[in-house]
Amino acid sequence: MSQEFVLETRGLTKEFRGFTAVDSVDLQVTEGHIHALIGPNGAGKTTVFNLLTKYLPVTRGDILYRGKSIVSMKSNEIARLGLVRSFQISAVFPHMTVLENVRVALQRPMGNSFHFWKHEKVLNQLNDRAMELLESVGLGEYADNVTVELPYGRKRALELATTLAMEPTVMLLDEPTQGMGHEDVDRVVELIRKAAKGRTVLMVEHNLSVVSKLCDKITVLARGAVLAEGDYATVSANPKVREAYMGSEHAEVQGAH
Ligand SMILES: Nc1ncnc2c1ncn2[C@@H]1O[C@H](COP(=O)(O)OP(=O)(O)OP(=O)(O)O)[C@@H](O)[C@H]1O
Repeated sequence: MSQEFVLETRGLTKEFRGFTAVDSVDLQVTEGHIHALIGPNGAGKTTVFNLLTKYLPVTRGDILYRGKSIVSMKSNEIARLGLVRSFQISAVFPHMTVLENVRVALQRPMGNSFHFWKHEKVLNQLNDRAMELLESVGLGEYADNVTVELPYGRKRALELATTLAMEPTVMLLDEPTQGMGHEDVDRVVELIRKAAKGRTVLMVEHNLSVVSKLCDKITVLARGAVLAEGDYATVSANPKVREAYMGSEHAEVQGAH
């Protein structure tokens, strides 16, 4: 039965010195879906991501990838399986060019990322693939720019390109539109839609308009536990969700942050 889910958690729990940040979460991510994890501040979304990628050890419960437990695997082993978290901006080398950053990401699966400066010729062979990835996120013309000089929205697009370089089967996106203006948000929504073709995406996202446009399924977390689940219409009509977001049963979920 679990085979239809590419990623699943069972009773996933994280306690920080007696405080339960993630409380018996059963998450079921269907292959090919764009699945959102939403919830008010402090609901446990980031902690769930950290558990899935083993940035944090699990207190209790299981994590399954294609039906097999990965709960005792290390972060790099999980990434090699194809469960890849988008690199945070801080993980991108700011003084390298945009193209160089993607080339470094392409080197990661080969396990020699720290020798990139020694192999200029080898790296040049990766240029074509790196350019392809940059074109796919609309950064082709920025290839030779120094990364630090990119506008914020473009940096997030670069983050997506470096994530795609890892050839993820399941891509974990942590607030991909955070801090963006409307124009960038619309562009990133299109990029995610494109990048999601042929893969599964699990994303933490505060912008509910983004969630409504992109996601097949939404899991709402509140105080570490699953509060509601379903498509956008179902979840946004749920009084418990409205209450958790706005502190009032009558408040609109749409537009909440
Ligand atoms: N390392 C830690 N030690 C102690 N408590 C933690 C730790 N990490 C998270 N928490 C607590 O766990 C709870 C869930 O935090 P988490 O960051 O996962 O929420 P979130 O839903 O991602 O919130 P936000 O939307 O604000 O990013 C919070 O109460 C937080 O203070």
